[in-house]
Amino acid sequence: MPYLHLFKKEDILSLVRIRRYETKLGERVQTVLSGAQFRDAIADSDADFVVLGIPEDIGVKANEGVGGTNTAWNAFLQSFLNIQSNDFLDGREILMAGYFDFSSLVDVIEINAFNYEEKIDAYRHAVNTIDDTVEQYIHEITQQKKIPIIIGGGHNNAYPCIKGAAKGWYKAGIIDLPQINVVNLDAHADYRAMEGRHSGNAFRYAEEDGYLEKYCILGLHENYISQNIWMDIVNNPFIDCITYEDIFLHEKRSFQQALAHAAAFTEGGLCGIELDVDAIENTLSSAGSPSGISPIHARQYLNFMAWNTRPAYLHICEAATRMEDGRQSNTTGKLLSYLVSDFVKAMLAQF
Ligand SMILES: N=CN[C@@H](CCC(=O)O)C(=O)O
Repeated sequence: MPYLHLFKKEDILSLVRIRRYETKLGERVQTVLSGAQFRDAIADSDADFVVLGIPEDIGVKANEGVGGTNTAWNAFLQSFLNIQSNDFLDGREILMAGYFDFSSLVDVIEINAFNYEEKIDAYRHAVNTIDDTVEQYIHEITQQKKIPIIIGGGHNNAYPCIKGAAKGWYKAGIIDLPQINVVNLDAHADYRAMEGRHSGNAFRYAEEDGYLEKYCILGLHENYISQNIWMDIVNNPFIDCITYEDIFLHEKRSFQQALAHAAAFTEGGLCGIELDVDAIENTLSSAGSPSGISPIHARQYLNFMAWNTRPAYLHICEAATRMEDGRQSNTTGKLLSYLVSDFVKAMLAQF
């Protein structure tokens, strides 16, 4: 398994701005003991949450999008590890496991692909390697009854999260079939055709392969759903969707009512919690938008889902601090760290 880099305590501490009379989360989080195998490290840790980074934009490029989603992970780490450790969140409950480095795949593609079509094909092929790799680790974590928190990366990684969690929670005896439900707060359905793996079709592949049972999309933008996929969604009793326009423009239901509806739809099984940052207004991401939910809506969503579903995993994706077209943002990392800490606090309040 050459793609995963496990954190040592000193890796984490090197990112913490140590200050007298204060304790930061990075000084409290758990790391993998030196030389330990991943499986043993997870088993030996009493942390309830395992954080993994997938700093890649291969899936976005495979979807013909602009690269840059590989930049959010480091910014998240810098912010998250410098949160104050206090009565609200100590940090010991979290194992900072490590991150995947798939840059060798990119190098091979960029050197060898002959033209644009060949490049897209090669990127789609590379996503299969990411899928297989990520799935194994999510499987290991959930089999040990711990909740993976995955910071992407493109939304392609929903597929290995769903597949790995379905298999792992099943092996752990928590669910009767290797199948989970998912709620996804997203401007897009990511239910595109099975045309080769990319960031726009994770949920289609997960459903076709039998790992995704019920799927609820919250905040879908009417302008970015193709008619054929819309028909697939409305004709599928296992998929439900509340558009952004129905909540914020037509005011058919409030945001809170939409959250409650999504939680009720996915009731009865474990539920993967997905947040695509492109749903958040003016936030740098692969498909960022001037119209969308605000950061507090995203925080309310994660808090609500932590309280009102049985989370199988948390996956936050598509964020960036620097896009390949030159756009930059220095607030992405802090936003991601608010989101993760909100989810963890809400879960811990129930343990
Ligand atoms: N994960 C995002 N998927 C979107 C991207 C849209 C865009 O790049 O504008 C999709 O495939 O529809």
